[in-house]
Amino acid sequence: MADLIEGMKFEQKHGKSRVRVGRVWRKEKDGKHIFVEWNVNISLFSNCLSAYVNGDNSDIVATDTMKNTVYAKAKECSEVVSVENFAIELGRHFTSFYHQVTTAIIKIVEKPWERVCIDGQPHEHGFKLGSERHTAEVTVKKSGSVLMTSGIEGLALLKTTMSGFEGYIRDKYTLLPETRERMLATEISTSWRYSFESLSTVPIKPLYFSERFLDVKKVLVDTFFGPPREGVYSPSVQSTLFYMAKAVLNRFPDVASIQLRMPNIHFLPVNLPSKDSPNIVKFEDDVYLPTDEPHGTIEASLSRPQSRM
Ligand SMILES: O=c1[nH]c(=O)c2[nH]c(=O)[nH]c2[nH]1
Repeated sequence: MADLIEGMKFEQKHGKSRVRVGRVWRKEKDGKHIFVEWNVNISLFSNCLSAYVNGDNSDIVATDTMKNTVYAKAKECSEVVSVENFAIELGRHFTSFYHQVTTAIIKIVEKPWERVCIDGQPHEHGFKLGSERHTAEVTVKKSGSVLMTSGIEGLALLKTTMSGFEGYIRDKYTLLPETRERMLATEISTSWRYSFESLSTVPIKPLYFSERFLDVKKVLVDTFFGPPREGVYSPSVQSTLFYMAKAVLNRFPDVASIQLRMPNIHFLPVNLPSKDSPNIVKFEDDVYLPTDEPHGTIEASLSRPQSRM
């Protein structure tokens, strides 16, 4: 995608960021409304070199046009659509409608609006904001080849036991006591790449990717916690991360790779010494000081042998 200009390499792309759109689908049958809110980022690789070097804009897709296209395509979706399929639709449009555009990268973050329940009953048109966000990134080429990833941002998980950290390198700077009993808290960011490589092989079932998103999230959460009564022991964030990644690849054949970022958010034991014993507060796995920073950063990716990350 690089051009040679006066013996120098030149690469460019342009797009529109943070295009926010809300979409309601009103179901005639059961009166239920479905609502999504998306934040869309568009990036186009296109042959518009003349704009840069000659001031000639005749090959430019205006970023304002890109923004308007988001609203037009949202309007065109007469049925509920997954965030992944909406990204594909935009990518397909930009690469097929404009001869100048060779590749479109569409990133979308969905805001976690959830249907409320009133007196145990799902509300027809009432929503509240949840926590973790669903993300999608789709790259579409003019040839019809695709790269698809989905992800989760801000999935905060915590368990009050069944976690420890022992046996690590000790040197003169090491003060951390070894333990088999600690709190484990994290805020997971993850993205997984699907193995579909062309538009023609992407599943056509509506909401396929919305269901996959929920299934992957469930496998990640279940693996983090283990069974409800006994849980599962975590010897480190690293080990838990690896088992979570492995569980996803084992369970979903169409996931080619997964990346996980799991900060280790520390809850520090509280001990308040007293001049006269006993201490005002003696830590007995009960009172903690929650912290945001500093925190550990643990990240890794796991891929099937033949896959690109
Ligand atoms: O699970 C952990 N992994 C680490 O790498 C680490 N380092 C640390 O100080 N505490 C922890 N905990």
